[in-house]
Amino acid sequence: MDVKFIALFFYLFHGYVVNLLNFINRESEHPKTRIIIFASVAGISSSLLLATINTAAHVIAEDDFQIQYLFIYLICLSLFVYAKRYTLSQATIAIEGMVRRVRMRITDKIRHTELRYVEDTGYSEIYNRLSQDTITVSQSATLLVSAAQSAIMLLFCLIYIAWLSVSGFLIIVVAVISGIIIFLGRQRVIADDLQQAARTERYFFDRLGHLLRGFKEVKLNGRKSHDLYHHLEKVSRETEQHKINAGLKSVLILMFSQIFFYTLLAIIIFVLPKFSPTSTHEVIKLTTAILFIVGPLESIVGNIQVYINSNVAIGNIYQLEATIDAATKGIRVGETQLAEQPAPFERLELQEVNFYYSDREGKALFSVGPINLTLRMGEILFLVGGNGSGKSTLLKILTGLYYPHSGKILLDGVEITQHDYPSYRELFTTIFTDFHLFDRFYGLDDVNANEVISLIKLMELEKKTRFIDGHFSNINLSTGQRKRLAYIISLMENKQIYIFDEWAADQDPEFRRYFYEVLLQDLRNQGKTIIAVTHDDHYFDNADRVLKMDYGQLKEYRHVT
Ligand SMILES: Nc1ncnc2c1ncn2[C@@H]1O[C@H](COP(=O)(O)OP(=O)(O)OP(=O)(O)O)[C@@H](O)[C@H]1O
Repeated sequence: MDVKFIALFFYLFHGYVVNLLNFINRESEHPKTRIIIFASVAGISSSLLLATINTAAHVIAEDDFQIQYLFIYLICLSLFVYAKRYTLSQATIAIEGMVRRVRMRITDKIRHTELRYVEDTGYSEIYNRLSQDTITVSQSATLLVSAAQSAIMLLFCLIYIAWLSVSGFLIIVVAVISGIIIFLGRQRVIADDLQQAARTERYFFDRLGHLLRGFKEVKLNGRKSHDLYHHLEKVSRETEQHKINAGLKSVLILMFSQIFFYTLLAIIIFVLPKFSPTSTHEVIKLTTAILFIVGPLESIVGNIQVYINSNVAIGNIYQLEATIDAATKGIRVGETQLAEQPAPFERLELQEVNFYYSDREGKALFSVGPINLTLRMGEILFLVGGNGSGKSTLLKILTGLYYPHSGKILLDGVEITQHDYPSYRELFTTIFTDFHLFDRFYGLDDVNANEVISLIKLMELEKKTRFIDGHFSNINLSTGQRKRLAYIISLMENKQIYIFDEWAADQDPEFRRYFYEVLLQDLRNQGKTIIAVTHDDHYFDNADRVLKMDYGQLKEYRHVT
């Protein structure tokens, strides 16, 4: 057979499974040998079943029924059933284990990666890779194992066919390989349509998200609603068209595979005996063998789309992991050790600190610095500045969420190195403007429920939420209320430095006053250090210092004596 022909076959097929094979090699902790042995037993026993059926049918045709064939048949069948069941169940356990390990390994890497990476990559990109793609791999597990087992069965059936008739074997092999190549070629065209359909479908759901998230705006504006709906309809029709194209091509492929088998049977029955000395019995046995391999062949070739999807999904997952690895270089993951709590500090300094955001080409977009700031324990510092002046960015640098591109952070005169960052970050508890509210105290073991309940009362949230069984009964609150709940969590975390990014902006006047005049002073009396971004100039007297951010530069705004 032409070597190029075989190379083309492997090239075409290898592309569909390369990531899958890589995945199995890298991730499997399960004993693969035993699964392979049992899969082979299932394959051999099913081809023995075929041989037994053929031989027994031949014997019966000559009116010579022999009971031993029934026993051999039953033994082969039992072996087949047991081995197939074992292979499928063990392989399912192995694949689910692999999926769990990969998911948890990447989740662990994500929690060790940097905020800049998550911001740049985007939440939905990371989320989709870890949710949709791992689900795709897990859902296709059984089909994939079944196909692998069918491949083994096919191999043994082909050996049996070769034993029956070498010329019959050659015809079948050449026909099957040509059929698969034609099939794969057509499948690629369908895959293009399906990819386009998936792209437009994602776009449709993205637009649908706009309808749901922008529901208020859409509800209030009939024209906006009409326009958005028509846009959705257009995208939906495009998706439909791509899916119809793929569907129509699939029908052709289905017809092709059926015609292919009938043609193959016709060649064996009508053509083979003309060119090669073949007995009637051999023709019948070959025909039975072809009918026997139809199922396994369909299972292997018919699930090509599943391999493609899993292969792409695994490729995506590994690509995500590679980008995380690149972003976390030098940082060890998988460690169970928690960062050490830092000792009480006296002085925290930023010296000549510079930081900039850059675009994908590395071009600087917005820069902060050089920043020189000394923060003393027990100090209340207010930070003011216009929109986009860099206040939140400065707080992210200060809290260790961003690494400075140059300059130093010193804690009591000792420079914080990259290695010290996990422990350094433990100095802070933060409520950023885009904070996330957890419904329980992750990271706090012995939460004093009575203390939480009295803080809920103090924050006037007792009618809104309760603290039961270690979690808050309700976190669907107004923005101001959510911030008050976040404040309770911050207090319970009991860190040395409190960061409030426009916390008071959503509070009513009473609470706002209470925040500046009572809560912050109480914290200071406990020796806590506070940095609050604020625009409430009537309360500036409550701070020790007011600093201003202006186009990324930090300036003294007002020194309160
Ligand atoms: N993740 C990011 N990637 C790129 N640029 C960013 C990012 N976050 C902020 N910026 C840019 O950095 C600048 C400073 O943003 P920052 O959020 O620090 O300002 P701010 O003073 O806190 O503003 P505001 O008062 O509106 O909250 C802005 O021009 C903003 O567009």
